[in-house]
Amino acid sequence: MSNQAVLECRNLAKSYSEGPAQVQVLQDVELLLKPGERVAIIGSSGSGKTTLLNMLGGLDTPTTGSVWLAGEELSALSEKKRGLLRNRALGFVYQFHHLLAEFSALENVCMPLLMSSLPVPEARARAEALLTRVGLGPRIHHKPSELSGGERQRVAIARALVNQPALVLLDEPTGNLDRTTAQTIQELILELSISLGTAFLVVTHDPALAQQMDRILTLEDGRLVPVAKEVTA
Ligand SMILES: Nc1ncnc2c1ncn2[C@@H]1O[C@H](COP(=O)(O)OP(=O)(O)OP(=O)(O)O)[C@@H](O)[C@H]1O
Repeated sequence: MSNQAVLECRNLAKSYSEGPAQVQVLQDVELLLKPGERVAIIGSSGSGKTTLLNMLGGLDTPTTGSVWLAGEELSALSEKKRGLLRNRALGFVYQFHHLLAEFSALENVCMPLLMSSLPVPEARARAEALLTRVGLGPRIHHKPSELSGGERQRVAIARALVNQPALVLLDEPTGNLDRTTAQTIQELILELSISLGTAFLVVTHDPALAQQMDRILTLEDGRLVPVAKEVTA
């Protein structure tokens, strides 16, 4: 793979068996993400966006083709090593925040650090700094049920960034938010990716969020195709 890439996939395909038939969801998918690059993946419902994101994040296995994350080919690693690499190099943000209900915002953000060798006081300090950075300084001890939808998504973003990953994968991060909250989350994503130098790969139905990214790709007939960005006056 290219030594410049945080993520690369070549010749990726995924099919599912449905009785005797094979359903080809993805084919010949090629992608290269450079450090700090922001890319949106759009496409109609059922076109395979989540399937692709899951394979790029090592959560699912392609039928054929290879994925390299931070220089390591995922299929060449044991399950344990793949898990460690995911924890070190990747952050995930989903449409629904997936925070643990019984833990505070601070504890939720600290969670990925439990697998790292960082001493607990440093882990807490780092999580607290990140929560302050996403605008939640006064709410770090609140549980998810005591936070608004937008605040929960801020916690999820802080959790995705706490290990200082090279890449964050986001699946419909604004899909469950009202227009105004979606816009503030969109601005936060952009601001963090610029200031931290983290690459972001975001699957979205939101044209405004897609337009904020450096590149837009769409899934058509299982293949990734570049989309021209709108030129703003
Ligand atoms: N485990 C599975 N077994 C069989 N088919 C599957 C499986 N997972 C996904 N599919 C099929 O693959 C296709 C792509 O699904 P996927 O969820 O990736 O689409 P998507 O583009 O993310 O859709 P949406 O925008 O609605 O979330 C769909 O037709 C879906 O039914």
